[in-house]
Amino acid sequence: MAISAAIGTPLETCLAQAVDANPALKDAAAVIAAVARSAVEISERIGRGALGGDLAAAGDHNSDGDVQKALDVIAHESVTAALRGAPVAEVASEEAEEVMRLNPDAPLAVAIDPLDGSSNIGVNMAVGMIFGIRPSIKDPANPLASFTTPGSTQIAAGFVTYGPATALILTLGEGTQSYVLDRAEGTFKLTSPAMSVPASTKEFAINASNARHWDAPVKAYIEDCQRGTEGPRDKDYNMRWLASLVADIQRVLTRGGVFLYPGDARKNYARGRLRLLYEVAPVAMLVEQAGGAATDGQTRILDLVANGIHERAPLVCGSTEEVACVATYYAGGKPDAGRSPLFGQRGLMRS
Ligand SMILES: O=P(O)(O)OC[C@H]1O[C@](O)(COP(=O)(O)O)[C@@H](O)[C@@H]1O
Ligand SMILES: [Mg+2]
Ligand SMILES: [Mg+2]
Repeated sequence: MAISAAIGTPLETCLAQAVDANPALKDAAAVIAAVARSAVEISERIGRGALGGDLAAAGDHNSDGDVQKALDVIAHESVTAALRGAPVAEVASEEAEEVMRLNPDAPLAVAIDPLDGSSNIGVNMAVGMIFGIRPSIKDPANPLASFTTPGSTQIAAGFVTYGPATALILTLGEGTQSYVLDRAEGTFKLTSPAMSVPASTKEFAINASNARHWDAPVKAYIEDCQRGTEGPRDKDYNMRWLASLVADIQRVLTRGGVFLYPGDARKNYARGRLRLLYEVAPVAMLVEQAGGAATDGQTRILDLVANGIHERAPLVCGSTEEVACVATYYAGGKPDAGRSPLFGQRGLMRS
């Protein structure tokens, strides 16, 4: 349901209101409350910076081959401990090779990135946590059954940004809300009952250091953005890249923009870098619920089905007009400056 509470209403009250309106959300609300408790703990830990120890200390490698930093492991342990006390049967975590079995008879499954934006640990930049909540499917023949359904089966999704403020961005399937942690009370409070992504934008986010590895549609799209008013887009673009998905997406949800992590020619990057279950699908649900769009270039993200819990997927999401434009490039097209309303009246004369 859409949240109708006043700004400043505590998360617990908003969740209770949602459950009153739709009792089927009771278990998901309990999971969100558990995730939020872990987020308060991790927020405090991050807020102490180096006073709390070396959170960037390198440890083992995770399932994707990334070196785990101390905070990756601390966050994984905190959130999985919290989820043990919630109605969760299975967890797919970035920091665990296999599906973790918690409470076998419980109704829900959770995909989680306990610490997103790990390259920003230890340098006082924004990091976060991402989660998607799905029904647990009890199929003895398929131990991954709960996670091998389309993203559209997610009941709820959210992420936490540990930035200058600690924010929780949440959807229960009807609208996207934002909350901010009131540090004095240790409680998340509602700051926006209905986030809304503007349909058009002049801001793109991509790791431009990979330009030489991109495929032709992405190269052409970014080059045309960079040509600004001298190119077919007929507007000057700005670029932002925080290397922290949660922070980049919070910006897109707040003021619009397009975020791209496409597949590229590097080894193991054919499907990009981001993982479908615990990064791409939750973000796609949040962006769609805020009126934006999310695609892998060809297919709506929420229609994609993972074959393994750490499977990757390209992500293009944000302002609807811009995402549609990127899809045009993927389809082999180019903006037709003279005819498309997307590309400006004067484009033909200028290019
Ligand atoms: O270093 P790159 O290639 O720019 O990738 C940055 C992206 O990788 C991520 O850090 C991946 O998430 P993890 O830190 O959870 O592995 C995203 O937050 C971010 O958008
Ligand atoms: Mg991540
Ligand atoms: Mg991570």
